[in-house]
Amino acid sequence: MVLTGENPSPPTSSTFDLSTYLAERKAEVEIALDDSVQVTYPEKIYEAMRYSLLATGKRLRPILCLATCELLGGTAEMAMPTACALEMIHTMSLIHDDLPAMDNDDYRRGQLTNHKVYGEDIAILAGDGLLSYAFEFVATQTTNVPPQQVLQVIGRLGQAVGATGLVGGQVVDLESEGKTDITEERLTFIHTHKTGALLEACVVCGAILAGASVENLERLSSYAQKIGLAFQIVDDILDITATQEELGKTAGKDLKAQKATYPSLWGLEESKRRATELIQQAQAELAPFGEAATPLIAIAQFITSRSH
Ligand code: DMA
Ligand SMILES: C=C(C)CCOP(=O)(O)OP(=O)(O)O
Ligand SMILES: [Mg+2]
Ligand SMILES: [Mg+2]
Repeated sequence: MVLTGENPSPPTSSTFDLSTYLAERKAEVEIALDDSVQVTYPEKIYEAMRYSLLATGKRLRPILCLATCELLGGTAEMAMPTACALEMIHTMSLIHDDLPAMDNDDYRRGQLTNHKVYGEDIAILAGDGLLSYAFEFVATQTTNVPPQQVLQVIGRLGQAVGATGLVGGQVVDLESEGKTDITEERLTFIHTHKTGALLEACVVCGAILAGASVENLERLSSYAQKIGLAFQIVDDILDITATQEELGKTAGKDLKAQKATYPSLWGLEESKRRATELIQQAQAELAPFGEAATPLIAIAQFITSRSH
């Protein structure tokens, strides 16, 4: 039996509406993000950081962190600095991923990419600024959480974004471009690292902040690994099936750049089937939490049903 801790008004599947939940949470996160970075001298760098951080995003990563912390009896207030830090790290990864030296993209989040507006030099620095600030923000802004848990979160974030996680995945993604002999194992390495590691950290950090037991941490990690892999499979499917307007970024880029993707290995239908299967497995992991896991179960569903 896994104990979830106290939650003052646990959502129930009969009263829960995912789109209302996501819209409310997104609004809450965006207020905190807007407050987190103030423009001061040298203005250009803060403006460049805010340009990408505050552009329209789904805010899925911060929402996962808040929802997990609450599932285990923590509060949104305890998790908000980490939630914002996760969005700062994610935004850094997008700014750098879009650079000419990497995926060379002109559009992101429905607007021109950072380097198209501020130049490559400032875009690199805006990513660096967001990445460093993310760690500073967790360390200085987290309240009502024992310091040992904050320290664990900082370590976990570093692991997720560095060579052991996102950076490592991006390296293998770039190395695999144009290759026709990519194995499933290599493709899964790319996805679980470049995308899955940060998504897993969102859930794990939310859990750590709430003081999760080892058993709950393992269960939630497993949920997060599955949704992380499904997220990238769906991202690669949408690159083929969705429009630029829907995505807020150029569609069809993976094929052009000869990226290693699940659809390129298995085709669209099999990729969709695998993503759906992963989401079902992720949801099944949460069964011991009962009704309290309703938001995380619904968020998992959203990952396959999303249109952008
Ligand atoms: C895009 O993430 C990046 C990856 C790892 C595929 P996203 O769809 O969550 O972007 P956004 O934050 O703009 O919604
Ligand atoms: C994973 C990271 C770090 C950035 C985005 O990855 P992709 O290159 O696969 O996705 P899009 O640019 O299509 O969002
Ligand atoms: Mg990329
Ligand atoms: Mg890209």
